[in-house]
Amino acid sequence: MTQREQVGSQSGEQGSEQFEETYDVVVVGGGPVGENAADRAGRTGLSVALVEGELVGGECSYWACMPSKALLRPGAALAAAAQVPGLQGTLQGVHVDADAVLAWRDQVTSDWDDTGQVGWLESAGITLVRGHARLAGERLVRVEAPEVGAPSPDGVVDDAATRSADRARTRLLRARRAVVVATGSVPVLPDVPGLAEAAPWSSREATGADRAPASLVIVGGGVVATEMATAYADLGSHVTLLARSGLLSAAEPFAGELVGQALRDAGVDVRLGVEVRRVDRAAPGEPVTVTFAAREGEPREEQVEAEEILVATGRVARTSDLGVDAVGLEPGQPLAVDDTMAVLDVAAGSEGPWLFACGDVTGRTQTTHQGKYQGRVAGDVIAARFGDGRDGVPTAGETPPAAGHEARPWSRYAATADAVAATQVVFTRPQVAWVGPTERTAREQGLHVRAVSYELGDVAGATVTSPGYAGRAQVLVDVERRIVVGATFVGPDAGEMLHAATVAVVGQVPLERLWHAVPAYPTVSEVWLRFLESYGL
Ligand SMILES: Cc1cc2nc3c(=O)[nH]c(=O)nc-3n(C[C@H](O)[C@H](O)[C@H](O)COP(=O)(O)OP(=O)(O)OC[C@H]3O[C@@H](n4cnc5c(N)ncnc54)[C@H](O)[C@@H]3O)c2cc1C
Ligand SMILES: NC(=O)c1ccc[n+]([C@@H]2O[C@H](COP(=O)([O-])OP(=O)(O)OC[C@H]3O[C@@H](n4cnc5c(N)ncnc54)[C@H](O)[C@@H]3O)[C@@H](O)[C@H]2O)c1
Repeated sequence: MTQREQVGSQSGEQGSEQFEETYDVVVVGGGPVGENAADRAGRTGLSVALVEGELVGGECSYWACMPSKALLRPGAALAAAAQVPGLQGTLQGVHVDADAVLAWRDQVTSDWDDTGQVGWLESAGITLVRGHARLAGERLVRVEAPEVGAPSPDGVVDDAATRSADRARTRLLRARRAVVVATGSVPVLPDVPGLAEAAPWSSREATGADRAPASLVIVGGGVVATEMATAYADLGSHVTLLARSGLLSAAEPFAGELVGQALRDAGVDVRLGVEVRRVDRAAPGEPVTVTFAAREGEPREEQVEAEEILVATGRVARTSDLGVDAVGLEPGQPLAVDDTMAVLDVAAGSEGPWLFACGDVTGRTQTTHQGKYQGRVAGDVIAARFGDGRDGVPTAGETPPAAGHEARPWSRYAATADAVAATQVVFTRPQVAWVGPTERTAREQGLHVRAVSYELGDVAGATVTSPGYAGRAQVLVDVERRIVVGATFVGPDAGEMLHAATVAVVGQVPLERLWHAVPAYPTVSEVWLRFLESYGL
């Protein structure tokens, strides 16, 4: 494969409306997932173009994971320090300063400037195409790029030139081998009268705010709602949280209960099981009034007034303006995939599946790490199937499944962990971390499990961490196979305890062997010994 072919061939004229280029692989969406897929796909000599409509780095870098964790960290650090004996005196006067936290958040998001990420793409040999992409047929992607033109014939994008008006406005990208969709997800706005007109915050406004409102009402009881309730309470807002069920319903019930209690202790007005009926805001800048009932069907209504309202009621795959109908798929729906991340229900080309999807857009999981894992799988499948098998490239070791065949579970070409060992960490206080199914979902899947729980505060490591250390952990043991199939940790820095459990679940380590994984004394990880003892070992 020549260098020239790697950077793509082009046809078209300056001033024409359409400019056509060819790459081996076109990745749509430059979030963390698309970046990983592009990187892996390019490792065996394939030319890769990545199309991004906003900022390279995606939601995660600028309006999700990174800014939200920046907002949460100062309060967490202060709370941890405040619980350690001997420090109270020195902490007098130390408080979370909203302006300083927001400035730190700006730093973490690089002031919403993606220059650094673009530099990484360039270093990885990936061609960036800016604009909004839509599928236009088999292995064909049309990019609307009103401000941005095409790269020069040697593949170099000249920013000054690309902004000139005589450059092509539409670029047609032809993929010789594969297209990967990694367009992420968008928030859902429930159909509540007056809500849309009240200009509610989504997670974008919540993570990108330039000041903390005096009061904030949050609708939702999931991950965004609980994390942002924690962050804004830290920043000094009076927070009311309206959840239609319990909190964090994707986790074990005890996790939501512990987080709910902690939010209340932090001054958040937590209302569970409520039905939001109406939202009113007289004019921009005026307070918002939310009318709700204590439960569904309850005639008596209550009201809460706040400066801002955040809606955190879930996210859906971003496929409504992606041209998926051009390949026979339904707009607005997630792109269902097999374990090689090939999109189902799309006619295969002469070389087998050509359309792949990974990350939030698949509807499988909605976390960055799990999406990046899927991106690595998709990229490796493409690189191994279509690349030149360059020596030393990790994908060269194993052959991907033939087109139309299932991937062998746990092979590097199968995202097996999505179904059995997906992980999540919620950065509330206490943190909530889990791997695999909950007890309820495990039973629904037909697994014969026994749950073993332990109070983390009873472990010696917790005592020396801080006397107020509280939390609970639970493992799910498959009693037939005698392996751990799931685990949940709720407590300070619980996220850092998760990976040991993930290794045990993915490795399907028998309990008898786990017995020999001796946790160091006095760490909170000694809870693993307590689990095994409680199970009867
Ligand atoms: C507030 C919040 C906090 C979160 N915190 C965490 C966390 O701590 N840890 C964690 O693991 N997960 C977290 N998540 C989830 C995480 O953000 C997502 O799972 C992750 O961003 C998904 O990555 P992605 O690449 O699939 O999509 P995205 O990050 O959304 O990236 C998709 C990219 O595609 C681009 N795009 C979309 N359509 C087109 C198109 N037609 N043409 C061109 N470009 C297009 C978008 O502009 C975007 O840049 C959080 C989510 C939220 C909302
Ligand atoms: N730390 C992390 O990993 C992290 C942090 C934030 C977000 N995320 C991801 O972002 C995704 C979106 O987060 P989210 O909190 O918006 O979704 P979610 O699925 O976690 O929670 C949605 C909440 O909204 C409620 N809800 C849904 N429809 C409603 C309606 N019509 N009226 C009232 N309540 C309604 C649900 O009962 C639930 O409590 C999650 O899947 C999560 O994985 C991850």
